[in-house]
Amino acid sequence: MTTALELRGLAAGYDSVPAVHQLDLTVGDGEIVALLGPNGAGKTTTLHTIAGLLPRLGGDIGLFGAPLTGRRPDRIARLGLALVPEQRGVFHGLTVEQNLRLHQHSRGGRHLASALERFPALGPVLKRRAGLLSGGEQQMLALAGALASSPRLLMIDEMSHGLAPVVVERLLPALRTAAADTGMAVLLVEQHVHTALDIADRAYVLNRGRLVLHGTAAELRRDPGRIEAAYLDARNREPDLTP
Ligand SMILES: Nc1ncnc2c1ncn2[C@@H]1O[C@H](COP(=O)(O)OP(=O)(O)OP(=O)(O)O)[C@@H](O)[C@H]1O
Repeated sequence: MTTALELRGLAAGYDSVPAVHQLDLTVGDGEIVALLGPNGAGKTTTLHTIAGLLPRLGGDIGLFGAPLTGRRPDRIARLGLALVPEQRGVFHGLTVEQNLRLHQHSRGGRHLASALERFPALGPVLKRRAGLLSGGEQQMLALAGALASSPRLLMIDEMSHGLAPVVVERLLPALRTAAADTGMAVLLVEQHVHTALDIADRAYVLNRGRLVLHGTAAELRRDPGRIEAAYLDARNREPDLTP
């Protein structure tokens, strides 16, 4: 498996103050990797830094086998990276079809029809303004839009945000199939640990900006206690006073 994304000692944050420290992480082609952790752990900061929306404060980012140095977000996107942000990045005033065409043109992709095939529920609402769609339909549109640009690496921030579990369960298989069919790599930030481990091949857990756990989804599913411990904030633990 070749490596779509490789972070080595990544430091990321705001105004030169790191919120993510020394992060090592890889995502192989065709692999789905979950980035987990409690609120404020640094997950979104990590995605935004990879996408070039935040400056890197240290360490290295390798994308599709080449080091990423001083590239602009639009250039990074053209290399084959798509980001579905937490707020989904959907233009509410445009129709579903117009939203999809925008994404398609952003990287010259010709995959609108196949992106739509993965989300057939969008077919009947193509002429509807995106702002009138349900939360689940908007997330489908965001995913279909990202897929229409035929990315080599898709990063999704909180896919299940604001959605009923039943809606999320309908979206996940489409994502899994898209990754398997196209060899696309996926880095998935998710608050719902079980949702993420159901779909991912591997997972990393961040806590307060540091990597505290990494393993295959299968081994982490078998041992939920390790995930729980990784989520516990070290600040809240009693100090060990045994002599
Ligand atoms: N624009 C910002 N300016 C300064 N600090 C920020 C900014 N955005 C986030 N932070 C801080 O960076 C740290 C990491 O935040 P981040 O949003 O990456 O966490 P997260 O793991 O994505 O959490 P959540 O699930 O709550 O979105 C937090 O301490 C947060 O307060």
